[in-house]
Amino acid sequence: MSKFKGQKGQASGNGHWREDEIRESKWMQFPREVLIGNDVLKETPAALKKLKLTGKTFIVTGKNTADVAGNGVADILEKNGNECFIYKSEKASLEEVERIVAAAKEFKPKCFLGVGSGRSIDLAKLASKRCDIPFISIPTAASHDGIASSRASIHSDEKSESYEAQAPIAVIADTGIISQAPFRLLSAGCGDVISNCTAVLDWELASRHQNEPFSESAALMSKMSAEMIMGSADLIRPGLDSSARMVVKALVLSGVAMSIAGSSRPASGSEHMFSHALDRIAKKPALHGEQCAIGAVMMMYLHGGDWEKIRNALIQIGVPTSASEMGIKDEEIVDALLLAHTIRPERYTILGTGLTPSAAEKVAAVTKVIQ
Ligand SMILES: NC(=O)C1=CN([C@@H]2O[C@H](COP(=O)(O)OP(=O)(O)OC[C@H]3O[C@@H](n4cnc5c(N)ncnc54)[C@H](OP(=O)(O)O)[C@@H]3O)[C@@H](O)[C@H]2O)C=CC1
Ligand SMILES: O=C(CO)COP(=O)(O)O
Ligand SMILES: [Zn+2]
Repeated sequence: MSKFKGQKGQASGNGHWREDEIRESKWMQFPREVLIGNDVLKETPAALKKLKLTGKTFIVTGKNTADVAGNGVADILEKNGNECFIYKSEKASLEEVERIVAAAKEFKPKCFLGVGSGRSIDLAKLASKRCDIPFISIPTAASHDGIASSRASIHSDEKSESYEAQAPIAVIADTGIISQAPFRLLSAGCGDVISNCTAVLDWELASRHQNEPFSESAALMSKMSAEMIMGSADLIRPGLDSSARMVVKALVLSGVAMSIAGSSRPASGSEHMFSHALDRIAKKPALHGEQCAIGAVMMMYLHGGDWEKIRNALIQIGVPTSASEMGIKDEEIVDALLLAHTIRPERYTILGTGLTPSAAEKVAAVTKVIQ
């Protein structure tokens, strides 16, 4: 008998399960307002007014991003009659979420703003869900596809979890700020989206081998966001407003795919498990999107697909494609490949029950990730 009880076993034309049967929750959440453009940060008070959220605002930001935008947005809001509480986050953990929730309970905000990197946005997303109030995503870099998703990722040395949180009610992506962020962050965002290629292949595999529920529309959106970036790789350049805009749009699309699926499945497969393993193993991990991109090159090789196409697109954009370019030791790559299948054993991928040491060395060497 199928382990998916309420699934009636109807398959769509190409053999995948009908997508309306996959979610535990009936709710799909998407942003209501998405503002992308140069200087849109100053529209924040107007956005709050439109959303009837004027009043007290709780801002989760980071050490660097407070100066980039966190303090600035607080100034703009205060000049427009709002009262702000600024919380500088340090590490994404459930304990940090608790601390934010405790501070927010005292302050009693009308909404949360996540202003900064993936970490600050994920923390604001989870804390706002816990407080049951809306949250607005204000990325200072296009480095990850969590800017519009309803998921929040928390990783530790013991566990890597993707939590159901809530989608931002609005995304305010100021391309003036994002295009001036270190280019490495933008290129990492490209890597995170390009890695959807293998995430979707893993999901299809799990659907075929394990009858795992699959959403055609989420998979298509996820693949489309990867193709948008790979097809425009030559246009993604440092300091350009147009590049920032293009990458933000792809990240939003990828985040919406996760919200449709009700899980991070469309954007996180074996290549993300490799990245999470590397976070635990490497002395000095690289950026999330960079690690996922290199993971995608290797996982595409294991899938028997066109890994060189991914590698070439990454090179064209300027995303690292080797361990040494990421500042990671070759042995750490091989160890992460060997650990990857244990990261989320319930998520079936091309890694199956794991690689042998010689297979791990081979995939990393053939794909030129290690020397
Ligand atoms: N929820 C979801 O669906 C997803 C979540 N994620 C999560 O997001 C995280 C990765 O996000 P990512 O942003 O790559 O990495 P980090 O959150 O680690 O941020 C990277 C660094 O960039 C800095 N930074 C951000 N913007 C600027 C800027 N404009 N100028 C200078 N420095 C800047 C940050 O500063 P500061 O110290 O101020 O923060 C931080 O030090 C991971 O934890 C990952 O799991 C990734 C994809 C999807
Ligand atoms: O990083 C993500 C998608 O890009 C989220 O995936 P995880 O569920 O692996 O944290
Ligand atoms: Zn990711």
